[in-house]
Amino acid sequence: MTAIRLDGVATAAVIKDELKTRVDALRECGIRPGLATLLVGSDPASVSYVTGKHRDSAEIGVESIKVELPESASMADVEAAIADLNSAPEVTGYIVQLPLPTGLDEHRTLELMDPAKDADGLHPFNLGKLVLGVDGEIDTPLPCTPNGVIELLRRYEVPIAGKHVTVIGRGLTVGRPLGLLLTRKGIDATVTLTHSRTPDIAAEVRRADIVVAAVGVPGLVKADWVKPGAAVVDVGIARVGTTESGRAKLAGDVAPEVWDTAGWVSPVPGGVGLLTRAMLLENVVSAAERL
Ligand SMILES: Nc1nc(=O)c2c([nH]1)NC[C@@H]1CN(c3ccc(C(=O)N[C@@H](CCC(=O)O)C(=O)O)cc3)C=[N+]21
Repeated sequence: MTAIRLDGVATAAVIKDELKTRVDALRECGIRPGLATLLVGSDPASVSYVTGKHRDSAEIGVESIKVELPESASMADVEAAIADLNSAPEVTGYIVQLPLPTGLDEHRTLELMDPAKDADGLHPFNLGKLVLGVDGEIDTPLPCTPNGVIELLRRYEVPIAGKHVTVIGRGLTVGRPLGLLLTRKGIDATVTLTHSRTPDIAAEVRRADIVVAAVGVPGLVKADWVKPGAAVVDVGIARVGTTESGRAKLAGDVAPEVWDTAGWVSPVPGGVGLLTRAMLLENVVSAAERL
């Protein structure tokens, strides 16, 4: 193990400390930030993520509100729940946990949210602001996982400007918005966005100074794909069994041998997932500061 560990637990703790100070200041002004989660169905991974989000909120003094609908909920049920969240004054930000059960329209759901309360940064208006905001800071929420990836790299002083980043995965929550963020002025990376139809992903990864893997295939990224000294950020998270204590055993996209080649690696668990949650709270606190 030669690589430096990009420690999500420690980094998220520092960020949450900073956020707590901002929440305290808001409370002084009589503003109480509140995060709601809308969970449809009971997929175990989704339940676990949502639980983590409520735990983090409590740690920094953000109220949290849990809304749950059964697996059998109709689109009309989901739309009604969103209308309620849009008008609830105690909810200053919220998320609709994805993926929704099959048959429910995720894009329509995101469109119905109040963009000012969009804690995930996935509303089309906010994604549009991200596309338009080439020049740097924008006053709309950013997608949490991409923002978390950049925050983790920055806090470990991994050089990004002028570097070549290869992203594996083009999904809505990670790959697509991450390419937009990394190429903004001030961040200034050059990005190769690869996906399942890319002919030779290994070759694209080999030229990268920074690799971000967001696929969900355990061990996909092999040691001989990685340029020596590169930073490897593992966003993949797959459930690969249960531990002796009955908890889910998690595996990322990065093979363990990569730690011998890379300069930095983020682990799973204990890496980007925690930053995703911290950036969610960052969006909630920033939205409350704009009230
Ligand atoms: N609307 C929406 N927003 C999301 O941000 C969103 C989503 N839907 N759907 C699913 C993905 C996935 N995601 C994770 C969040 C936390 C961890 C996390 O905390 N991981 C811990 C372990 C968690 C565990 O033990 O299961 C870790 O990596 O150490 C992981 C993954 C957010 N997502």
